[in-house]
Amino acid sequence: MSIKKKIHLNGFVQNSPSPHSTGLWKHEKDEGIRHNRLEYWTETAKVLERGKFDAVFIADVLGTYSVYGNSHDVAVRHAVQLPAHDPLLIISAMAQVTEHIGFAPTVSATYAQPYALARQLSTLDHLTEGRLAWNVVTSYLESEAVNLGLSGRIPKNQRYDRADEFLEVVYKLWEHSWEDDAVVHDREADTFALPEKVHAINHHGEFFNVPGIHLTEPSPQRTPVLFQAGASPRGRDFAAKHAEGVFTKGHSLEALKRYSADLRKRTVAQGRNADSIRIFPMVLPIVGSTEEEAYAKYEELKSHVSYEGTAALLSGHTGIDFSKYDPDQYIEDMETDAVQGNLDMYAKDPNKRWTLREAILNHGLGNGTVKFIGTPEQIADHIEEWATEGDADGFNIAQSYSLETFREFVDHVVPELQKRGIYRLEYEGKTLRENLFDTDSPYLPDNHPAKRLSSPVIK
Ligand SMILES: Cc1cc2nc3c(=O)[nH]c(=O)nc-3n(C[C@H](O)[C@H](O)[C@H](O)COP(=O)(O)O)c2cc1C
Repeated sequence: MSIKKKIHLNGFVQNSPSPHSTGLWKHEKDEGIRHNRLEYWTETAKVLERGKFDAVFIADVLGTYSVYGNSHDVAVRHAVQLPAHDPLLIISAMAQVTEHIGFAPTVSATYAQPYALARQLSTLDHLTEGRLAWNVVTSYLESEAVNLGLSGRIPKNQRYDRADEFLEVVYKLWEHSWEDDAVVHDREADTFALPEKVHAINHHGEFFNVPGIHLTEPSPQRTPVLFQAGASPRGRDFAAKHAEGVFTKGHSLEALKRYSADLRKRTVAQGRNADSIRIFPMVLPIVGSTEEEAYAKYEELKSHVSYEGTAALLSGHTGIDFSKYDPDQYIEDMETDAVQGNLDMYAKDPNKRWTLREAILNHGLGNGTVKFIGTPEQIADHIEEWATEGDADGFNIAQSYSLETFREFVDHVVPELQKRGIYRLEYEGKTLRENLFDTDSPYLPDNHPAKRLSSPVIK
């Protein structure tokens, strides 16, 4: 290898006690029950910025994991991504105590309105001074749909159709409503902004009618950095068209290789460069000063996982009520209208047939993703291998116990990555997009569909 590939890191969180390791809230080192306090979030952001992470990725769901036994009781008892507090409202506080790290909240394009969400995200891009991303999801829980005014979950393809048009609307608002020099602050002329440079977008489509102008002036990045995590063919095409970063989850390097190759091909087919998307597999690190210590820690962590809570989590992730299944039954390949990737991890694993019991035990730590277990050097070896052979651009670091997992990673693994020359010593740019792509422009590149959209307003 001549030039070493530089990797990027995100910290994976959710405004919930132990969102990605079910039951770990009760571990003595876990601080997740303080997720309702600002200090918990400001500390999270400071630790990750100390580790030069690109962003805090904040997952979110708007419903309960009540597929299992058709009841929310297990989710309530075992804190299965519940309580589920709002992801946007913690960002300003984190931004105030940091300078460089970005924030990637999840907001569903299935339930939000583009006109209002464009305003919220632009406001945050202003307040963070260009450090905002948006993880675009289409949502998978039936409990989200029925509590948000629908009779049931919209079929997946239709969710993506809606999301496609949703993005068209926000692109028009972010990129084409206010011209760069619209705001003049001309006191003499009693003019804050020039009306002839602020355009109504006149959007009339299948799902949305938005005739008006964007409510905020252009923010530092205009369009926040766009993340996405679809795994189905339609989800991947959506990512290939719109995303600048994708999150993926799995436990085999082979699966990652296939995913990366496929996604880059789809990206080129959309008229974009193969490297215009950063690929972030999710990893749960378990660090020890020796390999034995790390594996002993792994066993200890597993003993805190809630089996029943994880069964409810996996049922919600896959849309299958596993309370009706025999734990020794093998998980079979099928199509799901929930998260295809979560089912594929077990149903399409080339290396192993998974029984339900094994899948649940695995899913309880790091939502089933790969665990890198060992000394800092061994973990760095895995990272290098997955980056070079799996074509990952970075990693989405999940936690067992929070926030200590992040502290251990930042204090022990990050210095090893830096020593190897595969990780930044300092942030390169000012905005999130500049740091993520090592460019000197905070804006979307010209070959992105938001830029290619023929503007209905700017002549
Ligand atoms: C690492 C990862 C994180 C995700 N985070 C969220 C999330 O926070 N909220 C959500 O509704 N969906 C989340 N998803 C689900 C995806 O956004 C997507 O909606 C889902 O995979 C269904 O589409 P698909 O079948 O095309 O994969 C996540 C998926 C992955 C792999």
